[in-house]
Amino acid sequence: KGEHRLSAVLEKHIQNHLSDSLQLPGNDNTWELFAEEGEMKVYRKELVEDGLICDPLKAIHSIKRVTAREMCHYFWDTDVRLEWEGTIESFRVLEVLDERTIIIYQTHKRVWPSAQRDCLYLSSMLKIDNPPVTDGGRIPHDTWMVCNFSVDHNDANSVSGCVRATVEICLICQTFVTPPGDNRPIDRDCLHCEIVYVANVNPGGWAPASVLRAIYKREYPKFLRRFTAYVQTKTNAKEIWF
Ligand SMILES: O=S(=O)(CCO)c1ccc(-c2ccc(C3CCCC3)c([C@H]3C[C@H]3c3ccccn3)c2)cc1
Repeated sequence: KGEHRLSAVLEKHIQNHLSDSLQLPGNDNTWELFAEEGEMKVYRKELVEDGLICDPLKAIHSIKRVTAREMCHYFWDTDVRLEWEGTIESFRVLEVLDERTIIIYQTHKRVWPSAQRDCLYLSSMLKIDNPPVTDGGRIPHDTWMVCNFSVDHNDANSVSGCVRATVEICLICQTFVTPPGDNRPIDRDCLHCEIVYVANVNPGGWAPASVLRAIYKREYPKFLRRFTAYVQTKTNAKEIWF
């Protein structure tokens, strides 16, 4: 695993997510369930910082027939980003820090009446070696994570007129395998992946609370639905990638 100039700060973000993002929101009453579709449950908290809506979001979901590595790979890999991400207008990889850590500048489609937003963040994908066992005590086959958090960068000649939003986002995925029994090979019907997606987005500048909350209420469930379906379709005919 490559060491780079941001390894230490990345490690801090990873440790924070491993300690708090894996706490399932159903267990405490601080999270409000605001969307539910089948296995997908989306929670939020109301948080205003300096008058800006920074509502933390946490979603849990169980996706059949895919592995944690496949989910994280398609979430992290910028080659397929525009195939599932519906809210970004453009993006550019500014720097490659190692084979699984990059820095991205992206602009989001403008949401009337607020100004257009852009984001500049580090995106890293990694395997968690000693996986934290979620409650229920079931042992995952393996655990993968993608961590996206805002950083500074000189080369981000930002699109004029954009307000810089800051993000702290993490996707943690765990693969569970139900052996088919009597020595049959494992196939995709024996797999499912349990994910926790946390997103802390600071819009970076004023926007009407009602508009932002409406965006989040619409966009997060849509993103989770669209992205998970995308990975199931993309991997369906492929060899299982643990
Ligand atoms: O999971 S990721 O890392 C995937 C890589 O793209 C991620 C997700 C979401 C954002 C983000 C950043 C800024 C905003 C702004 C726009 C107006 C004020 C807030 C929004 C708003 C557009 C909403 C939204 C919500 C959910 C999903 C996508 N879009 C979302 C960034 C990165």
